[in-house]
Amino acid sequence: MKTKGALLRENNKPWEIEEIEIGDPQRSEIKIRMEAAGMCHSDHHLMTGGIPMAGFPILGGHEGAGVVEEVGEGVTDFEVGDHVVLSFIPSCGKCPSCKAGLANLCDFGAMLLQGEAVSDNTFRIHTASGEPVYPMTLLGTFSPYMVVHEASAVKIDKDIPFEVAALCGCGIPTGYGSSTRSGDVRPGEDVAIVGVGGVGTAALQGAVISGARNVIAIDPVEWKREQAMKFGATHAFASVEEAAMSIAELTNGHMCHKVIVTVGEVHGKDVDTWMGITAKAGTCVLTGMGNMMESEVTLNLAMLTLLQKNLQGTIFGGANPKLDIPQLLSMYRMGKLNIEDMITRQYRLDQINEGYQDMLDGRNIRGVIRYTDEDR
Ligand SMILES: NC(=O)c1ccc[n+]([C@@H]2O[C@H](COP(=O)([O-])OP(=O)(O)OC[C@H]3O[C@@H](n4cnc5c(N)ncnc54)[C@H](O)[C@@H]3O)[C@@H](O)[C@H]2O)c1
Ligand SMILES: [Zn+2]
Ligand SMILES: [Zn+2]
Repeated sequence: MKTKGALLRENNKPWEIEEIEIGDPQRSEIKIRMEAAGMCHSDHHLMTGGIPMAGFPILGGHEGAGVVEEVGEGVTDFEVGDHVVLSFIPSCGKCPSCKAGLANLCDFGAMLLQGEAVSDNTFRIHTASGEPVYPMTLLGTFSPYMVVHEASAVKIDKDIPFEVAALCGCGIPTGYGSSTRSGDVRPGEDVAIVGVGGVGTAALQGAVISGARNVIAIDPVEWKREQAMKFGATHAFASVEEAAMSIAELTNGHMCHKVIVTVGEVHGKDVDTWMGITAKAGTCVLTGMGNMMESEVTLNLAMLTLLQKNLQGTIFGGANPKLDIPQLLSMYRMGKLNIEDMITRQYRLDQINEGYQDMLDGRNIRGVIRYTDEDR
């Protein structure tokens, strides 16, 4: 079928809305009519080349929600009409990583930036002139229709608003899991969240729900700090330098048991600064990304070894898509997880560049593309 998509033709050029051709679902695949897609910072890394894909053009978007429109051969877990979240991490349930309880490291994820369908290693999406299109993380949610492997989809209840569900494809589980799984925040601990955008606000909620004592939000944007206080932060500062003295006072010099770093553009040389506000034997969780090809982490050896600090990288917050996404949505329904207030603005597909500019200008916690008939 012919539809539209937001494509990148080269790095550092705006998103372009182009006609694309989407193939029929093959074995183990499903076709989705998209309703909403979240605008995560990682797609901006695609644009700058910080996250490299195997080729151009790239169809962006790696979190979203929609309705199953068609199922391919051999699909047993989904039927037409099901509501689904599209998870940027596929989980097959069968590979050694999935069996080991590390579904966020599912072996299907090894193909994540290749652009080819994991089902048969061919391209499901083409441009109008027939070139293959590389979809972000086996998805490409910046198009009103998609064909994906069933491992990338998670069935959800039909009463959940699509724009809320969309954020559960990446931002919510990544942030919440960065605190609760990768960071393993315990009751009474002191936690700093560095960067309170989409992922950071979910991390902040994870720390609050886990019973942290002090939840310290650090972000240079004043409006983000005000929002963080509404989401349950106990303190907010513009920079680590500004926060360090107060953190020392609040914690009798021990600093934070957990530091969750979700800044938009991570530079490896800054890691020591974040390790500096991490307590002895504490853990600094690195969720934010930067130029994945060039940035190297600098660490002070004495701080790491003599103070027994931990540096923990994380993908998808260590969360398990098929288990955690429905659970997070039940927490939303119970009023325990505030996803609605994280959606600052909604856009049409052709407003995508405006949406990303708003993110870079610090005007959004999360922007969401809400598809209408006009976009299809
Ligand atoms: N590891 C993963 O699995 C994973 C998943 C999703 C997103 N990410 C990454 O997480 C990062 C955040 O994504 P997002 O969508 O929340 O982005 P975002 O732009 O919404 O949020 C980033 C926040 O960091 C703040 N910030 C910038 N520089 C800072 C600094 N020096 N100190 C403190 N705060 C600073 C910004 O003001 C903003 O509020 C991105 O790098 C993204 O690619 C990683
Ligand atoms: Zn993301
Ligand atoms: Zn797997």
